[in-house]
Amino acid sequence: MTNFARLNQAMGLQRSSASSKQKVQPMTGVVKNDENSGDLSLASITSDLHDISNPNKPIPSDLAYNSWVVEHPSALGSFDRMMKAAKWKRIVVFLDYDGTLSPIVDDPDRAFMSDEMRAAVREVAKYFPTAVISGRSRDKVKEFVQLSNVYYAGSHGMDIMVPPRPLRPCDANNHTTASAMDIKGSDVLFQPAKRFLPAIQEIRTLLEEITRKVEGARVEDNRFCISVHFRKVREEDYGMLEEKVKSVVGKYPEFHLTLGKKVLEIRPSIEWNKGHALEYLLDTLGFSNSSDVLPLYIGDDRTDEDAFKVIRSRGQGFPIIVSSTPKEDTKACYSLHDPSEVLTFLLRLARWRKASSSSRSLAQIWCVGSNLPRSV
Ligand SMILES: O=P(O)(O)OC[C@H]1O[C@H](O[C@H]2O[C@H](CO)[C@@H](O)[C@H](O)[C@H]2O)[C@H](O)[C@@H](O)[C@@H]1O
Repeated sequence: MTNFARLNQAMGLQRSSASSKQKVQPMTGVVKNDENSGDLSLASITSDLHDISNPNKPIPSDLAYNSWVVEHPSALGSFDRMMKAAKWKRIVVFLDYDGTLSPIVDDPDRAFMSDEMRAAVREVAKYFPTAVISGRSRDKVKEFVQLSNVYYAGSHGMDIMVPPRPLRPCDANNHTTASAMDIKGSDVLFQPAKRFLPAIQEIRTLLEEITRKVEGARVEDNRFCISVHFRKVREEDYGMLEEKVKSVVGKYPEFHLTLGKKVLEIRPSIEWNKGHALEYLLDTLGFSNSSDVLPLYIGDDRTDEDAFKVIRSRGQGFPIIVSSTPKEDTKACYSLHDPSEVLTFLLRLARWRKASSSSRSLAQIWCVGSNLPRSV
């Protein structure tokens, strides 16, 4: 099929879906029915199509996906509307790593991000405070990203490194916060699950023992949580692996098991997730009380939903899910199909800021608080 035919086919589907007249409000992203909202423009419909310049890339043509996209519009197709709402506001960018900046691959050690993606993130971080919040260990994700002008939070936000900020009186009264903080050189480490480290190491050893004979299983130490990968485990062995993992976790009442993309994750049961990490970073970077801050979060996994929820409850910002299939229960308001669309979006975001900053100095754009990222 030619690109033109593919475009026509997809446009037909998009148009019929768009006629439901559901619309996303740019600021809150809340879906509402609005008879006067008008249909999506042709421009936004065509840019909702996924990389039509690449004939090898399948256009999602199933009806389920297309109607889902109407409720979670493409952040590319909605870009102009989003940025219109962001004018004079301060965008803070949060990025997940696996499945967002890098494609999902069989071998977790080879989930490299492309040089193009690295350049795009570097460019975005020049204009906006930018943090990567990953389930990986902080060291590992930093090793993959290799950028010095972004902040890193590993272990699903349980390991955050930021430049110091003055302690506020409430910090001194908060034992958990104070004991979780540690000064490393000129940076501050925030590790709310630090006391669990000895148990985490015990669990890791046990998991390595029980998975040794399960072909394809793989244990990854993410410092404050442990992953047991089963992407390469035979289907008939999965139940047995799950039982073995559950039997280990059962011995540690302060831990629980979660399920990610072909991965079982063992985490300490503390009230801390990627959503808390987002709030902590906003606070630390000096944006906590700022009503004109728009957190923009891009992620593909269940753990990213905690951050989407926080943005929703703040009533402002852009929660964007990366997915090539409909995710009915997501709290995200916008979508991107895959990491290649994330790349396009990031480039566009940086370009937009560059263009709009020509009349204003960068300092005016996002220098609130004193904690600016180091330059590249
Ligand atoms: O929060 P994230 O940055 O998305 O990290 C979540 C998990 O990502 C990694 O696993 C996933 O990606 C692997 C590489 O593509 C893939 O092989 C695996 O099946 C996926 O689950 C990482 O290895 C995990 O430790 C992270 O928790």
